[in-house]
Amino acid sequence: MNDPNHPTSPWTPAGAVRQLRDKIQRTSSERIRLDQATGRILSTSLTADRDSPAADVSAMDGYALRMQDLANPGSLDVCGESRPGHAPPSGSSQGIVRIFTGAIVPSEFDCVIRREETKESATSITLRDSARRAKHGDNIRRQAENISSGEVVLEAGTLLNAAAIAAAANFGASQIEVQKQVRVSVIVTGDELQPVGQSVTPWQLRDSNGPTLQAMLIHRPDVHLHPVQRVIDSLPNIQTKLNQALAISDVVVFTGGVSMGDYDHVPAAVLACGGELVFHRVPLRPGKPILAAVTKQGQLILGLPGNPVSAAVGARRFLLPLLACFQGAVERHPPAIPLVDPPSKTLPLWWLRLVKIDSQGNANIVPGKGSGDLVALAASDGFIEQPPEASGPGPWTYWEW
Ligand SMILES: Nc1nc2c(c(=O)[nH]1)N[C@H]1C(S)=C(S)[C@@H](COP(=O)(O)OP(=O)(O)OC[C@H]3O[C@@H](n4cnc5c(N)ncnc54)[C@H](O)[C@@H]3O)O[C@H]1N2
Ligand code: MOO
Repeated sequence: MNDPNHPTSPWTPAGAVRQLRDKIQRTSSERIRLDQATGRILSTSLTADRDSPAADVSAMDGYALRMQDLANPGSLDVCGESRPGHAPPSGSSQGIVRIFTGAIVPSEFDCVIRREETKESATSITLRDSARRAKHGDNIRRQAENISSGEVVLEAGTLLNAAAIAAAANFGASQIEVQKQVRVSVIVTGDELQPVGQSVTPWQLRDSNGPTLQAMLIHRPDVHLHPVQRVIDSLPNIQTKLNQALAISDVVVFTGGVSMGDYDHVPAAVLACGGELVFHRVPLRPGKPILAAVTKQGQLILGLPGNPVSAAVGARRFLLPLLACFQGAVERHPPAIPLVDPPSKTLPLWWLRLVKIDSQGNANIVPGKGSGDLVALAASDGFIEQPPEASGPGPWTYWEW
């Protein structure tokens, strides 16, 4: 293990995620119904089962014409109709065809004229002047112009969002091969913690990290979240909870108990379960004492510092990208955005600074009192990531909650 505490530590947030990505065990795959696949990660690339479009089709409501019809100053006889959902007319050797958006353009026609560029009667039309400038192929979507049968539509690792689902449906994937959900356990540690509904003495605290992590994970279709657990600061109790969680999880997340205090037992519990410590401390603020280990089976154990801002930032910066890695998801780079009124102060650490996004889409620092300041956390939309000794307007990588 490198020493991330050393002033010239090569550890960066991205580097720390990469180290873990290469050690964790990917989830296996399963076949599920397309209507249950939203938000899941595709595990096998999806190919087109037919050309798109399947034939030459009209992009407009109008009339299918031959090029020589454009020069005809008189009326053109309408001898048939092509509608979506109906086989196209055959043998329209004379005359033109009334056509509707999405209908097949019979092969003898060269272009489609929009109906507003014609004067129409029940059985014939005449062309307005604008129509006469039409070119070969106008308003025709050619067979296979989007993709040919057998070509890859969606790569393995694609997030099945609404756009990807549209393509999957179009190409007939009523069942789809996705990565299994990542099973996550969250264990919050601390003698001082009480559940939200309980009364609290001055030496006690309501657990907010449990609800924070639950809020980040509960609605994710690619995650199976076990009920959040609380445990007191006792090594045997933490060890027992960790072993129970490892029996049913791909990821175990702790909050609290990772620092230097006499009652910070998470590092010892992680070592006792045989986990390989990958890092303990990354040069960042907040959240420096963060810990990560992997088991022999490639499960991840992540120890987030107990301070609420540190826990939230650590979960967003490390846990969420790693959940994607568990599923071989295509990497999604967060955007970089400018910082308004950048303060001149710098830190010799990676600085993850709470920001609010203004109406221009720029970041504004949310003033706060440090990693215990839940009020500042609640006022933020996310945080920007500044490298050691960096200052100025950026743009800086932005992590949204
Ligand atoms: N001697 C040193 N002390 C500390 C160091 C250090 O380097 N040397 N690092 C500090 C930093 S930075 C952080 S961050 C904290 C992290 O410590 P722990 O992970 O051990 O967290 P705890 O001590 O258990 O708790 C810290 C703080 O957060 C509150 N907390 C804990 N859990 C929750 C929860 N679920 N919901 C709300 N609040 C929670 C806890 O009551 C404490 O106030 O260590 C510093 N110390
Ligand atoms: O790194 Mo700690 O998270 O500053 O309070």
